Amino acid sequence: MSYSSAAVLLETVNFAAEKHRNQRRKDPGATPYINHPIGVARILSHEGGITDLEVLQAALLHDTVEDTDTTIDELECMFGPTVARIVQEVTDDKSLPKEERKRLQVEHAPHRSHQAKLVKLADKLYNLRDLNRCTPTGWTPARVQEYFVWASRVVKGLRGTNAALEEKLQHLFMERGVEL
Ligand SMILES: Nc1nc2c(ncn2[C@@H]2O[C@H](COP(=O)(O)OP(=O)(O)O)[C@@H](OP(=O)(O)OP(=O)(O)O)[C@H]2O)c(=O)[nH]1
Ligand SMILES: [Mn+2]
Repeated sequence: MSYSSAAVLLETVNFAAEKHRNQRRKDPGATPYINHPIGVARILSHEGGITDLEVLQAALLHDTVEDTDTTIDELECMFGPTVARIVQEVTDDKSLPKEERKRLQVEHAPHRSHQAKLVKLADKLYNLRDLNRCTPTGWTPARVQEYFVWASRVVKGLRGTNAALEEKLQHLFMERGVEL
């Protein structure tokens, strides 16, 4: 028996919501963390025109392994090898120092699969818009600007993946005076 796409997406968003249930964003309003993965999936569907179900599922799950007790094996078992592989590709190794993790994102971006690049583009677009909306608690204006500069280096390695998303990112970088 197979499930409808709607049923699969609901199963996926429910799994992500349970995993992120105790997490909040870093904004002063402490927004529930799940707003972020839902927003990333919505950017892909609504703004990127993406209909690939496994990409939308990976977007919903993209921070579960990095930020919760979820394992890649668990995702493979629940959602299959393709979704698990995309999430694996966009997961930073949290055992590494932060600077190294940030450097590796820039280095690895061009070598990611098309599906993983889509999730990365939407993740960056969401986070940059979030930074324009409000500043995370404790972040200085300089740290916000540094995030834009670093994100532009990652996005540079993701080019040629989705014109609509890349145009919107380009506009955000331009507003900050950051060259892509
Ligand atoms: N803009 C913003 N980001 C927030 C907020 N709350 C949590 N975050 C998360 O913080 C991460 C960016 O903050 P950093 O200090 O650079 O990274 P770190 O959490 O890994 O140390 C993003 O992780 P990520 O999604 O894994 O992406 P990435 O930046 O690692 O690529 C983002 O989702 C918020 O209120 N605003
Ligand atoms: Mn994210």
